[in-house]
Amino acid sequence: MIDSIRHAENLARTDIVKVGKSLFERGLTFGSTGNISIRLDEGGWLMTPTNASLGDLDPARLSLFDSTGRHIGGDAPTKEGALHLAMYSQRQDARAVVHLHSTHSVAVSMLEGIDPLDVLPPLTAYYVMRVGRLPLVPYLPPGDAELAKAVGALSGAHHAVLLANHGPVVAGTSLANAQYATEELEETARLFLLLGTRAIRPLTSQQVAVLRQRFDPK
Ligand SMILES: O=C(O)[C@@H](O)C(=O)COP(=O)(O)O
Ligand SMILES: [Zn+2]
Repeated sequence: MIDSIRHAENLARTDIVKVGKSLFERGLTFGSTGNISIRLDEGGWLMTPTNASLGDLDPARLSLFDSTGRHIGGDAPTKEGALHLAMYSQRQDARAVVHLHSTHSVAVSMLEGIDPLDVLPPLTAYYVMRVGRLPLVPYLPPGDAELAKAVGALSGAHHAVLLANHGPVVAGTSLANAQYATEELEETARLFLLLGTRAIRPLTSQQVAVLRQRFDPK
């Protein structure tokens, strides 16, 4: 029993390191920005340490939390630990949360005149399938308890949110799903900026409704 718990935790450690490296090496976050967490099947969480590069994580030094949200092992956790926990508290099916400083998503988060209830238009089916509606969280400093609260308040209805002048936070039913949704968000933000002032023909609300019926974007 204990062996299988340890085995599951070790797999989660390996997954975080692998995904962090992949995201970092493809330029989806920079320096020591971004953080990743996984909810462990047996209770508790693993999170990336604060000030660590996602490109160079040490599986043995990941921050370990118990099921009450207390830091019990590894390096000092990401300053966004409370934000991750706020998202999990509202989404029982969430197994992972990814936060990045992906450039195009951050750029969109600073645009004047975007709809704070749904930042990006439904440009492609895959965006609707993976991300869905994306609300903007008003700017608050990184690590601020109020930022965690604001994210928690939106998380029941949204698995993906965009922090103003900061970056995306995405929960998934697996780390792979959270990763894919974050990547899709970034590519859609890039497309949106690429289209610029051209007249856009996004999917119609009827087309979006069909996708929402068929695919649950989590
Ligand atoms: O933007 C920030 O400072 C954090 O949200 C972040 O991305 C990296 O912080 P740590 O995870 O505490 O290194
Ligand atoms: Zn950040």
